[in-house]
Amino acid sequence: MNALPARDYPALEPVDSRETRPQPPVDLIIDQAGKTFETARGPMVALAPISLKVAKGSFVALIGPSGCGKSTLLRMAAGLEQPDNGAVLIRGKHPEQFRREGELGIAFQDAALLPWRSVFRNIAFPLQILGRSVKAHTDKIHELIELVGLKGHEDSLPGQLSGGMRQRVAIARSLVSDPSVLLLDEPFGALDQILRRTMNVELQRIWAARQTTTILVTHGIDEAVFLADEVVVMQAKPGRIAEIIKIPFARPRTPELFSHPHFHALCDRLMASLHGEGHTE
Ligand SMILES: Nc1ncnc2c1ncn2[C@@H]1O[C@H](COP(=O)(O)OP(=O)(O)OP(=O)(O)O)[C@@H](O)[C@H]1O
Repeated sequence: MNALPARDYPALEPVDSRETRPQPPVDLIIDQAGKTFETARGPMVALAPISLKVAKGSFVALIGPSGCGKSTLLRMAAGLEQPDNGAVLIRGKHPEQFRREGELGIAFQDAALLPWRSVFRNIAFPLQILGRSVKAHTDKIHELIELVGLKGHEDSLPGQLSGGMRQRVAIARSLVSDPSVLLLDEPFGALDQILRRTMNVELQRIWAARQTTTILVTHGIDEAVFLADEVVVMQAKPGRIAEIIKIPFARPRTPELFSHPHFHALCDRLMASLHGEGHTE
C-alpha cells in the first residue's frame, strides 16, 4: 500500500480554478423535485423542490440533520418514492426503470441479509430477482467476495459474521448486477468508529476499482469528507439543499488524511454549514 504522506494532500483549491474545468457527463439529474407526505397531522413537506446533478463516476455524500429528507431524496433517486413535482432521471431514464434493469445498486443501514442464506447466496439474490442465471455469474460473485475482503466466508451464514462483515456482504450484493449507480443509506451507521473508518477506506477502494457513481447518505462529517468528491449539505423544515461543498483531496485517500489539518478545516466548514452559517468567499 503506497500511503501518501500527509503533506502531499493538496490545500483547498480556490473555487474559480474548479469552475473552468470541463464538466463530466451527468448520471443523475434531480430537477425541482419535491415531496410532501400526508400525515394524520396534515401535510408534511419532507423535501421542498430541490435540484441536483451527480456526475458520472463521482462520489457524492448527503449530510444533514435528522428529518431533513436525505432518505427521501435517496428513495426518489431509487424510484421507490415518486416526487410530487419536477423530475428525477438517471441516464435519461426513470429511476424505477433503471432499477428494474439492474442498473441501480442499493444498500441501506440495516444490511437486511436473508439469515438462512450463505454469504454467496445472499450476494447472488438480486440476480435471481432480475431473472439472471446465478451459475453464469459464479466467477463474478467470487470476485465480489474477494473485493469486499470476505474470501473464505462464502458459505458462512449472516449470523456467523460481524456487523462490518455483514455490511460488506450488503455492499457486494448491491454491486452484483454491475450497477452504474450505487445508492448507500447510512451503510455503516451501526458500526463503531474504528470499524467505520476501515469500511470507509474499503468503500473508497471498491468505488475506485469500479468507478460506480455513488451517493452516500451519512451522519458522519468525517466519513463524508473522507469519501466524497462533493458533499451536499441539507437542512430541515422544509428539507432542502443548503450548500454543496467540493472536497479537493487527492485520491487514493489514506487514513492519514483523517488527522490532516486541511481535513479538519473542511470538517469545521461543513459543521458551520450544517449550523446554517453559509460560506462566504
Ligand atoms: N412515508 C412517510 N410518511 C410520512 N412522513 C414521512 C414518510 N417518510 C418520511 N417522512 C417524513 O419526512 C421527513 C424526512 O424524512 P427522511 O427519512 O427523508 O429524513 P432523513 O434526513 O433521512 O432523516 P434521518 O437522518 O433521521 O434518517 C421526516 O420528517 C419524516 O418523518
